[in-house]
Amino acid sequence: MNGDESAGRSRWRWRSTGRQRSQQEVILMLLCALSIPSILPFGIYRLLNGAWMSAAVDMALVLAMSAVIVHVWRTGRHRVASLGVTIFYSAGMLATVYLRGVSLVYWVYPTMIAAYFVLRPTLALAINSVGLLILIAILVAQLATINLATIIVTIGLVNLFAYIFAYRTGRQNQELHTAVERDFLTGVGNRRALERRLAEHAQERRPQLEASLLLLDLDHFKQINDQHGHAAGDQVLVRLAELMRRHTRSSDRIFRYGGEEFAIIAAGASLIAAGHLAEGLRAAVAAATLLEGHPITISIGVAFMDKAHTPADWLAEADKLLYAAKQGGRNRVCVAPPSVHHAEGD
Ligand SMILES: Nc1nc2c(ncn2[C@@H]2O[C@H](COP(=O)(O)OP(=O)(O)OP(=O)(O)O)[C@@H](O)[C@H]2O)c(=O)[nH]1
Repeated sequence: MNGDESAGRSRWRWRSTGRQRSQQEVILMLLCALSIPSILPFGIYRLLNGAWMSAAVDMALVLAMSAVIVHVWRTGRHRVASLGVTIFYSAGMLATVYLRGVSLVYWVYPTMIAAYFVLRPTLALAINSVGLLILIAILVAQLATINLATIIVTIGLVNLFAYIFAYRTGRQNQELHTAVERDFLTGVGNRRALERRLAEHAQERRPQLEASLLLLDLDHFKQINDQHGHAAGDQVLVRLAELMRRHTRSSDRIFRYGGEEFAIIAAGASLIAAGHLAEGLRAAVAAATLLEGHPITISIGVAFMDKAHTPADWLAEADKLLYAAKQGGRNRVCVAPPSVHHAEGD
């Protein structure tokens, strides 16, 4: 098996079983899967009755939904697919009303609500508003004003309720997500956030987006707790996090990995650049006063987040280098030796 084959197979494994699927992916696939048995019987019925155009629309929808399920299942990419499904569905629904008449207007309601499940609320509202205008143009000549007005008002209300619900739920999810991934003491990302970021980088397909991983550990932190108390130890952790924020770029991400251990994902940093960053941090901590009357230092291990390896490998390598820095006398930085992959990027 050549290298490309093996990379392809591992990507397939990663996508299909190794990664937890996002909520949006699951909802999109579920929506498509549910729509197939809902539409297919009508398509078959219309086919048997010789309503070729309507049957063709139904069958096209069924085929498109099947293709989307396979695509999202294999690649995990759902954003463009969500937009495509919504536009395709809306167009199919409008074509059905145009071809079969107002009796099929009931399909408009579930179709428009579905848009709020897979798209941002404002985008769903915009697409549905355009759909409603086209629907009015189709029905205006066929219906009495009062009937058309009823349809417009009910569709408008359905969209209003769905928009408010989707907007509120989205905000709550965002707040929950932020809270779940934040370390309550220092305000930096927690271990869960670190693992998600590492997994995202492993899935990142653009090879030019390199990154390095720094693991930092306070030296002899137990002594600080023992001599000054746990509250003073906490204060040191908070001040260290602040210092790290000041000495990193906005694109770098800081996490609390364990008790007195932190991690930094240095975005766009080769090993050499990450080594400079680590050395700067080490020197800044040594020069700062994190606790009055008690000099504090840190040790750092620096690994390259090489696409040939996994997040667990990056963490293990950075941890090994951190251990080497501790063994080497603490207050020092150990950087991974440059491999062929790293050297190319440097
Ligand atoms: N104040 C405070 N201390 C913590 C927290 N989490 C872990 N610790 C303490 O961190 C200390 C870690 O001690 P060790 O693992 O022995 O490491 P160390 O003393 O820093 O020694 P080296 O890492 O070998 O330099 C323990 O005393 C923990 O109780 C925390 O949230 N707050």
